[in-house]
Amino acid sequence: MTAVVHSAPPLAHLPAATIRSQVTVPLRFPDGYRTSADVMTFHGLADGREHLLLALGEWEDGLLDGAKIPLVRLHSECMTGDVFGSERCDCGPQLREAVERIASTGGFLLYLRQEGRGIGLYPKLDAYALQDEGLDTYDANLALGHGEDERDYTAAAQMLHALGAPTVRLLSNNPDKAAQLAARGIAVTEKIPTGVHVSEANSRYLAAKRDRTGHTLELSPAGVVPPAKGAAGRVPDHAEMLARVEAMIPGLRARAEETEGLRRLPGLTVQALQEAGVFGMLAPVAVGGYGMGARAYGESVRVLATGCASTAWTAGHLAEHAWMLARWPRTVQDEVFAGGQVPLAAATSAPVGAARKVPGGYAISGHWSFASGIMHSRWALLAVQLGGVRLQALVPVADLELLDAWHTDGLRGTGSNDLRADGLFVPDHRVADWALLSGPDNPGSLVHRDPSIHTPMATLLNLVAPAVALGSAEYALELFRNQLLAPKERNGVAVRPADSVLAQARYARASGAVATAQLHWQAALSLPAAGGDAAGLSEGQRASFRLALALSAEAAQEAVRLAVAGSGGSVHRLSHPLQRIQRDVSVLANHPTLGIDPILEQAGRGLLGLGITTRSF
Ligand SMILES: Nc1nc2c(ncn2[C@@H]2O[C@H](COP(=O)(O)OP(=O)(O)OP(=O)(O)O)[C@@H](O)[C@H]2O)c(=O)[nH]1
Ligand SMILES: [Zn+2]
Repeated sequence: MTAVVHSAPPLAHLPAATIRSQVTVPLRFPDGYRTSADVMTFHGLADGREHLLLALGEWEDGLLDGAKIPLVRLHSECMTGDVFGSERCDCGPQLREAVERIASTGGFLLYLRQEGRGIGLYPKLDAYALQDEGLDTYDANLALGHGEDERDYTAAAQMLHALGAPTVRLLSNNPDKAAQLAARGIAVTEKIPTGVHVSEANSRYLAAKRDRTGHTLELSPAGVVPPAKGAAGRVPDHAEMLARVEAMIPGLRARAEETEGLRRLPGLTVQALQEAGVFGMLAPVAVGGYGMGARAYGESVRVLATGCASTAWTAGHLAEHAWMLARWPRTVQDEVFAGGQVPLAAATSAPVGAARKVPGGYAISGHWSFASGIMHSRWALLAVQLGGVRLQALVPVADLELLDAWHTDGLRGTGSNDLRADGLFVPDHRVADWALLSGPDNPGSLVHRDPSIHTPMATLLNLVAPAVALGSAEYALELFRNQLLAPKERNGVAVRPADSVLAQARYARASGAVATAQLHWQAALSLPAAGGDAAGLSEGQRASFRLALALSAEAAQEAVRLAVAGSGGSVHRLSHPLQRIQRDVSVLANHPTLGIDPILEQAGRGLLGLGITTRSF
């Protein structure tokens, strides 16, 4: 690579800049995300340009006295990407991501006026024209007589020094940014990669960044998002499916904190799920899925949760919704499964919107909450009421208003935001009777041969929360064990927490709770209700299924509580997975499919032969 060599000014000669002004600016992004920035300007910046520093989150709190290290991003101006949403690069999504991540931990976004990697806007557009003729992003610069990358970060270092922040955690994939800052007296204690925002239009650009300038970008080999079909392009069996999701665990763990910060799944996670065929696991084989049943599905979600609960929850629901789409009449299936892609759809039930019949379709209005997976979906399945009948309406997400409402303490990465519509027209063929779709003889069951097409919708829906709770508890126990066995130094002597009798007893109790959760889970999966054949099930059998799932989740939550209680104060750091698991599991416990009181009531009725009174139980 032909690097432009920037010789760093010797530190003593780095001219001092001073803060010129500071003003608060409330920010609102097109997707509804809001925060507030303290925007600073400077005197004495080396290149004389109008660079900005946006201080975000709780930056006055500990960041400047060295108690905490600020998260910092150097963002180079990109008018096409930042302002107009160009898909040729990843700048717009990176900027949006950076603001939210920095605001959530406290830190600084430096908006540097280095358009086009320092060559300027017109030359960048000329470089785009050359790229359309086959040159990559770096060669195009060279062909125009510029350096590959002409950016100099002296002004950035000056701004950080002026602020009194000589030590930073750097949000970037670009090794040159960290190197230049270090050469200018800014200590980079950690290099944190940004999410990978890949699209069809920017995949070549990202691949060039990875291959030519050593950016830390994990892309699939060709740099493009692969089709939704499984990596091997054939239907895996249960064991292979589990092996595929197990292989994802290290990556999910590494990205769990980032997932929370983003409040949706990172691009890399969506890509990995797609490659493993997770979204199509339940969808029938004829439409490009794997046609799997409750057991493979429940176990896969459980394994994913040993990596990241938000990912397991989102993937579990997206897989289930693709299967729900296969229950619709053929016209809709031809539309949503076109091109062999497994469609991503969010689905919401309560609170229910309203439908009104109009010529050729329905006008629907409502405000729906908890739309898990909506941030990755093209479609939404919405519950609407017409008179006394409950319907499901299939709507392109683009037609809905997306409200940024998912600000929660747990399962943050699921991005379960709200949706709103006001008199939206939905054609007749995209509206169907809920009871018909959710039952065993749904329209899709006339089209597909896969046995799971007959499984009642509620059976699979009821599996997700307990699967995630169990996988989370299993991960928590693993963390607890590692914590107890890791030697610690006390007064110059190495001791292991595990050698304390109390710790041993606590670990035994937590292991017992996980074992209880596992036993109830296995019992639920081997009950006839999990087989998917709703016809002929006794009420006692239905009751046992829901009861076993609820008791499994209850034991899982108890195991997590014990692991947290026994692991000491350090687990409450936001970077520690145990505190996240505890928050995630407590959100799960409040989900309608796990709400223990109504389950105990209905299960009791079923087991006593008094008759179950809740229809979807
Ligand atoms: N010359 C040129 N500049 C480009 C092209 N595509 C994007 N840019 C510019 O590249 C810069 C993007 O910089 P950053 O977002 O800081 O990205 P980076 O250097 O890859 O580093 P990180 O995002 O931190 O990993 C912006 O100034 C864009 O205008 C291109 O094809 N040619
Ligand atoms: Zn850009």
